[in-house]
Amino acid sequence: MAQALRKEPNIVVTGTPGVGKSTICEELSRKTGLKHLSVTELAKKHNISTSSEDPEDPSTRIVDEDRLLDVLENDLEDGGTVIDWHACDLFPPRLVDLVCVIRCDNKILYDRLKARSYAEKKLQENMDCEIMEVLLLEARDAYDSEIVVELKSEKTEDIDSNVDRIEQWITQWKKDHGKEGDDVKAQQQDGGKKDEDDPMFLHG
Ligand SMILES: Nc1ncnc2c1ncn2[C@@H]1O[C@H](COP(=O)(O)OP(=O)(O)O)[C@@H](O)[C@H]1O
Repeated sequence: MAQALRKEPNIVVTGTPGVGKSTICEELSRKTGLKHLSVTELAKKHNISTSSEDPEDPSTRIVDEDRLLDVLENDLEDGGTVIDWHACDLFPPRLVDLVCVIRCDNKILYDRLKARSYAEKKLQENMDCEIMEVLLLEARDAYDSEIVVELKSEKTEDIDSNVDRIEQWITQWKKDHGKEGDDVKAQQQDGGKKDEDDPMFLHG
């Protein structure tokens, strides 16, 4: 019952570069006080990334995932983090309560990546990643499908609606885990039935 010991959940926000992860994480952190852990920033701070060996793409950094987990593990054990990274399956399922896969229309993503002046090869790789739903499949492979949620972030108003939805989920999570797991046990005795009022409940 490691999950029940955390007073606040850990949320992974993942997706192809440019889909809007950091934007959502920053807003979510500002509104909820959860700690925004940007893997890009952590990798810089702890010097745990190296340049890509691809001479056409030296700006891409390869993060040492074992060292990243060493750096993150204490924070994750304590809960209350929003992890912002374009991969997700390295985070141990026992420490992850919700995985939000941010998605974006291809045309919009292309324009966002172009605005970042990505080299054509890198831009195309990221477009392919989004078209092939790589992060969504990775999330569904690595975690219980009930905790994986796909969120569109294309228009400005999507930012607020996604953050609101995650906030509601956090409120519910805290209610469910508020009495040192008593409610979780009750839920389990209830056969783990999903509450249809749960803001992350996926209908149909
Ligand atoms: N819902 C949205 N509507 C409009 N622009 C957005 C939205 N989400 C993100 N953006 C913009 O898209 C760009 C990439 O967003 P960012 O959060 O940095 O993506 P990521 O962290 O996934 O790489 C930024 O310029 C950001 O302002």
